[in-house]
Order: sequence, then C-alpha cells, then structure tokens
Amino acid sequence: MSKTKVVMTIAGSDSGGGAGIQADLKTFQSIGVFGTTVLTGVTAQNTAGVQNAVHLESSLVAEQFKSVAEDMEISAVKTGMLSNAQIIETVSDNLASFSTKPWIVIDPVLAATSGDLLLERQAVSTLLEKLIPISDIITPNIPEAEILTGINIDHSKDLQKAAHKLKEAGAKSVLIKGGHTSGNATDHFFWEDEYHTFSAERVGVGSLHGTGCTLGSAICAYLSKTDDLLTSIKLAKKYVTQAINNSFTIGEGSKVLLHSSIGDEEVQEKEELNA
Ligand SMILES: Nc1ncnc2c1ncn2[C@@H]1O[C@H](COP(=O)(O)OP(=O)(O)OP(=O)(O)O)[C@@H](O)[C@H]1O
Ligand SMILES: Cc1ncc(CO)c(N)n1
Repeated sequence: MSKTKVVMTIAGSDSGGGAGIQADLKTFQSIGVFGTTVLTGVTAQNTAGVQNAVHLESSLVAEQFKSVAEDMEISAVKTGMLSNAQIIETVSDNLASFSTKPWIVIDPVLAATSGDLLLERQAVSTLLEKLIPISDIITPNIPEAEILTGINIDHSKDLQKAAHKLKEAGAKSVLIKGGHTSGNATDHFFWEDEYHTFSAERVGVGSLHGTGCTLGSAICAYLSKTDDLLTSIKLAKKYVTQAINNSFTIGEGSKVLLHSSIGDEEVQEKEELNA
C-alpha cells in the first residue's frame, strides 16, 4: 500500500463550516490525504456573512508550522485567508525553510463571498512580493486577479494580460477562476507558454460559499498524489463541480457544498492519461 500523503492548509476558521480551514479539511478527507492545519485567524461567520474576524499572532502561526513540519513530511501546502502582511511574511519565511520543497498552492483570498475583507488591503503588495514568487500555482477569482494586477478583466485578452503580470511577479502558473462570470464556469490556466481551459456547465443554484477554498485544497490534495499540475487541476475541477452539483441550503445565506468521498480510482486517470 502506498504511504498516506500529508498536506497542510494555512488558513482561517469559518465557524459556519462552509469555507476556510473547514472546507479544506473536508476536501482533504474526501480525496484521501491527511490534512494538517496552520490557523491564521478565526472568523465568526455563517452562510450570510462574516460577523467578526480576529487574526492570530504571527509567532503562533510560526509555532504551529514548526510543530507540524518538524514532525511530518509535507508534500503539498495550500494557503487561504492570511489576514495581514506580518502573517504573510511569516508564512513565506517558513515555506522557504523546507529542505524538500512541497507543492505550493496560493489561493489569494481577499474577501468572503459576502464581500467582507479577509486580507488587509495594504497587505496585497506583500502577497505579491513574498508569496507569489514561491508559488507553483496561484488561483485568483476574477475580482482578485483584477486587484492583484490592476487590470480590468472584460475580455479574454485581459485574462492573458493579468496572468502574464502574475507570472512576471514570480508565479509558476496561474489559474484564473471563472465563478464570477456568466455562461459556463470556465477556469483559465496559464503555465509556461501553455494555455488550457477547464470548463463545467454553470450550476444555477444561486450564491455559493466555499467554492474557491474547495478547488484550491483539491488541487493541493491531488498534487500530493499525482505530482502533476494539469492532472491535479482536471481532477480538482471535477471534484468541485460534483460538490457544487450536490450543494444544499443549510442557513439563510449562500448554499454550501457537499463533500463526498472520491477514492483512488480518480487518480488512476493520471496513468490512463499518460498511457
Ligand atoms: N455556479 C457554478 N457552477 C459551476 N461551477 C462553478 C460555479 N461557481 C463557481 N464555480 C467553479 O468553482 C470554482 C471556484 O471558483 P470561484 O470563482 O467561485 O472561486 P472563489 O470566488 O474564490 O470562491 P469563494 O466564493 O468561495 O471565495 C471554479 O472552478 C469555478 O469555475
Ligand atoms: C475563513 C475563510 N477563508 C476563506 C474564505 C473565502 O471563501 C472565507 N469566506 N472564510
């Protein structure tokens, strides 16, 4: 039997259970990897919005990181809510300290679905300087890509320009998510000189909560299993689409996703694709 892969999410808590570290752990469990956590902050949050948010001391962020990384071999890391510049710097320093570099997936969370801010605006430049250069993949939604690059995204040419700017900032690859558009839910992937799209029929279920966290943590989980970017994005897109198809109402606000076990046969697709 192959060894269970250990992955890490560096993110905030969503008390409502739909996004943040809770969504990440549910995704890891469903895909069959062992999830560890470095908590950056705690939100009082539900499906309707964020009622309060408190970030942790960066020294405690560093200690959690050390406790896990000294004990286990981490094969992939995903970041979510990072709250402020100090936490970003701590995360960047700690990620740089791995002797064997894990895959690094950066979900540049700036705000919740409800619009509440989850990263201080003045920390955007720190994210660009400290974290993006060490990422294997960064996964902004369209509003996040606009804020990170200062480019208004109206046409496909704008997507290209924004991705180019993020690659110039040091990202190895860029996946711009298409949740915030109309028509099909198409994600645009820019990697070296390659361009790929990952598309699914838009599910007309109204507002959703936790889609971005789920996609990012699924990419992280599959990277740990397959060591292959394209395969991981393809499988993660399939995972999030299925969870969206099965989404349900649990509170007054956005719907939440249903995470269901997938099993190793999905990963066999890699072998089939490579055969
Ligand atoms: N209604 C939908 N139907 C199908 N797929 C969707 C839908 N909405 C979002 N997606 C997909 O979900 C994934 C996450 O994209 P999205 O743009 O929603 O991320 P996000 O805005 O970061 O999420 P969040 O709202 O949780 O912060 C993408 O693969 C996107 O295409
Ligand atoms: C804690 C947390 N992280 C990320 C998101 C983004 O959906 C959220 N709403 N809450």
